[in-house]
Amino acid sequence: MSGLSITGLRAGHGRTRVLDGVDLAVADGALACVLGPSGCGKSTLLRVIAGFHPAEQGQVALAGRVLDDGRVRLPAERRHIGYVPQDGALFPHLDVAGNIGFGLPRHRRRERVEELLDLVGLAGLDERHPHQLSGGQQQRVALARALAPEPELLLLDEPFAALDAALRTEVRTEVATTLRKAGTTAILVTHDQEEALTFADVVAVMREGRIAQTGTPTELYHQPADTGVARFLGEANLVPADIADGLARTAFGELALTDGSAADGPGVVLIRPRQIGLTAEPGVGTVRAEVVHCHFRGHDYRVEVAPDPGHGLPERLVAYSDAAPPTTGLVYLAAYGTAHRCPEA
Ligand SMILES: Nc1ncnc2c1ncn2[C@@H]1O[C@H](COP(=O)(O)OP(=O)(O)OP(=O)(O)O)[C@@H](O)[C@H]1O
Repeated sequence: MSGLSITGLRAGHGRTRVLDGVDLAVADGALACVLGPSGCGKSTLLRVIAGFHPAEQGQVALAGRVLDDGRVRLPAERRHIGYVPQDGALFPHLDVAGNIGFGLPRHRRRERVEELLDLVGLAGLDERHPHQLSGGQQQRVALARALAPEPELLLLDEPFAALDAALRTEVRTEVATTLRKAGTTAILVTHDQEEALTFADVVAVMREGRIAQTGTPTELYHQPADTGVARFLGEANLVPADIADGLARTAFGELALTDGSAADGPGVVLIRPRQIGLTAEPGVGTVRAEVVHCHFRGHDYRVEVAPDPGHGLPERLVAYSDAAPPTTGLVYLAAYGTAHRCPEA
């Protein structure tokens, strides 16, 4: 089997169990992301894959080769895995070419360094030292250095965390493009949901030492496995509903379900803020609400509302609206699109 395959992985620090049965498969050439709150064990997972930390149980295999099964461990230097740490960790005394070429055989060093400088868009900067580069350029050198020996798998441990917001988006996009061009299988870990959704082909949400759900960014956002994943992926309106015949009967009327075969009965459905519309006048299936907060965010307004009691709705709902809400502070809410049934986490 190609790609990375992790089954039933358990690992920890001393008596503390951090990874408690992690299952994860990353296809050859895919960009994957492990998303989870701080301290959930993301770095520990990467360190086990890289060979810096032992597995206690379970198995980690790459391209069909067992790397660690709790008994047999392949040393890190024989795994063909690249690692980009959070701070890039460049060698300060070496220039860019020296950093990228470090560890490459002498006869192909020069050619490979040039190739990589082109790939990461730093041609001409080979003689600069790390302190003469911006944070984004340093991260690109760290990426080039990790890619230089042509690893079978690249691990990225929150490599964009130290960059400011604008640079982070730019470098992240460039890195994703570079990895796709090189056809490298990669795993990025982050606690930033926007980063995960924009970077990866497949996202694994980690919670309490396990993977709660794996899927494409759109699957995770619109069809989360439970209310915990729903909230972690972005703002979520979780609305009570009666499920029957593939429809959710809510305070907003009937909405089609993402999964038409969902079991009948009472439940909770997810309605994302973009699925809630605000109008000044009542209509069919609208719910009256009071505007509690309204923030202009450039591309839209984030509007927090308190719906009238008596509908069984949560005290607060959130809508993202292209237009500002009416100045009266009273709005009528309508819900659009499909609702997703979400079991409690
Ligand atoms: N060397 C260590 N010794 C003991 N406990 C550790 C060690 N390293 C990490 N831990 C603990 O293991 C747990 C998981 O840490 P880990 O660094 O893997 O989490 P993380 O999800 O990567 O967090 P962050 O996003 O903050 O980097 C945490 O509770 C942490 O305190």
